[in-house]
Amino acid sequence: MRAQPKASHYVGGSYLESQTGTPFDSFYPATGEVIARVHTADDAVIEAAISAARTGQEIWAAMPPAERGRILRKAADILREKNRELSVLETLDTGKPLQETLIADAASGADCLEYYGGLAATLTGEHIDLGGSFAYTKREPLGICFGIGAWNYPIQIACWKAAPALVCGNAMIFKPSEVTPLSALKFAEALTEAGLPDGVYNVIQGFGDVGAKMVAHPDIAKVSLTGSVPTGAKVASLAGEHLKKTTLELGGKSPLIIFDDADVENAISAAINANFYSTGQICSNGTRVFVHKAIKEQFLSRLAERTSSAVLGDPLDEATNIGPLVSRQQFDKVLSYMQIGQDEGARLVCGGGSAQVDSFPEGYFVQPTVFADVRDNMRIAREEIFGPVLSVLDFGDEDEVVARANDTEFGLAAGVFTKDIQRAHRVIGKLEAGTCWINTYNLTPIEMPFGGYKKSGIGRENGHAAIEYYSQIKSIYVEMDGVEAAF
Ligand SMILES: NC(=O)C1=CN([C@@H]2O[C@H](COP(=O)(O)OP(=O)(O)OC[C@H]3O[C@@H](n4cnc5c(N)ncnc54)[C@H](O)[C@@H]3O)[C@@H](O)[C@H]2O)C=CC1
Repeated sequence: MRAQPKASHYVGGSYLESQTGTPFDSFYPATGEVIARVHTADDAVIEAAISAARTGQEIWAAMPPAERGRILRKAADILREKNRELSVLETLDTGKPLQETLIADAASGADCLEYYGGLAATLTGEHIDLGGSFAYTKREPLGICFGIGAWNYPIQIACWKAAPALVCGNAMIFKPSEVTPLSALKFAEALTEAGLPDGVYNVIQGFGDVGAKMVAHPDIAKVSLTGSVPTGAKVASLAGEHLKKTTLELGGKSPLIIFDDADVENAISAAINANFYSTGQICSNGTRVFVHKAIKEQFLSRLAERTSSAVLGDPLDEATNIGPLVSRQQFDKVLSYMQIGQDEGARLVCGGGSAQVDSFPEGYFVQPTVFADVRDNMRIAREEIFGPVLSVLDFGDEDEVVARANDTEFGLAAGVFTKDIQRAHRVIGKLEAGTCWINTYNLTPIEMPFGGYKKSGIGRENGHAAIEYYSQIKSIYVEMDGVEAAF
């Protein structure tokens, strides 16, 4: 098997195999070929990970923050040195084209480790003058954090959770998605190579039941999930029962609003990035593209022309723009939405079904698809598809489009295209979304907090904001005088 890891789990600084875990396979989505077989974590693996994390966390939290930062920055360097190898692995596990994984996956993980590595020595408390007596605060770790990953950006998600958790002095146990179990193990290896004490970062495999067991485990202080809204609700409810701190990065149905004064060519580029990158499997995608009536037909014909030049094909060929969907299940789901859109009466501008790619007859390829004349109440405009399906809705008035853009249970992201600077800020100010773009879309630099309003999430990843979700403040009052008592 092309990508078989040394063992299923990574615990206490080395690989570990479960004795009784259930085996499951990882597939290359372009061919359906099994590339690795791993086992779910059994109770012995879970307890070994908890015990290793407990020991590792004590050592790690006692290290000077600057030293912790150096280790994270070293891990960033290792990810960069191994970027090609990691990108090929990510392409095999996800089907995303190498063209993308070379720049957006381990590379984004390295940026994240470098960013938090740089912050390490700056995470201080404050001094509070009480007039003689005083108080000070310390920022302390939470303990053992449990990360749960989705399948669309496996190593990136692993790094986005680990870097802020670790810089605050926590240990982490990470469970990748069962669909993409491989790259988190390589990330764990890189951390060990960088000098991370054993047990500070552990990877265990499994499905939702392993996730739920960990969420309820008394030694887990915090849970951070990237996944769908239904899973988020389950994790939040279980975490709530056990009063665990929780960060949730969930799904979306985000609006991208294009006014008639926009630079149309740039707006089309943004709409492409907002819908077809990673074969549409991105949580922040701007899948409801509101285009002003005055430019709608011009926008659609040029969008269709540019979409027809997309190269679908071998994900390992760097000329390929669009790879297969991640799994048969996702393939069936996306095809069903392409049919639903047509049944609901949306106008199919291009695409609309599966795609045949030479040499990959078994691959989960679908055509990048554009629907026009989409109405707000259609399912393709309300439900997260997680595939390359772009819906164009037209509008004429600013207040109207803002109200329609906000008419969703989600609130992950939003974008506005206009040359009118006041309108841009006015509209963004009214949009109910946690991550917004003006005159671009889907750029997520580590410096910028990322997360959702409404049902799209709780908490933030990245930026200084993430520190708040992986640390706790201890306040200490220091008495400089005597103690008065009533009797
Ligand atoms: N907001 C964000 O940052 C992002 C959100 N996503 C969202 O992720 C979804 C796609 O990813 P999927 O892997 O299909 O999501 P999913 O919700 O099916 O699974 C996510 C993870 O949760 C685990 N899980 C499932 N049930 C669980 C339970 N009861 N307790 C604990 N863990 C459980 C799974 O094993 C997996 O590791 C989309 O909805 C997408 O929008 C994806 C990427 C980024």
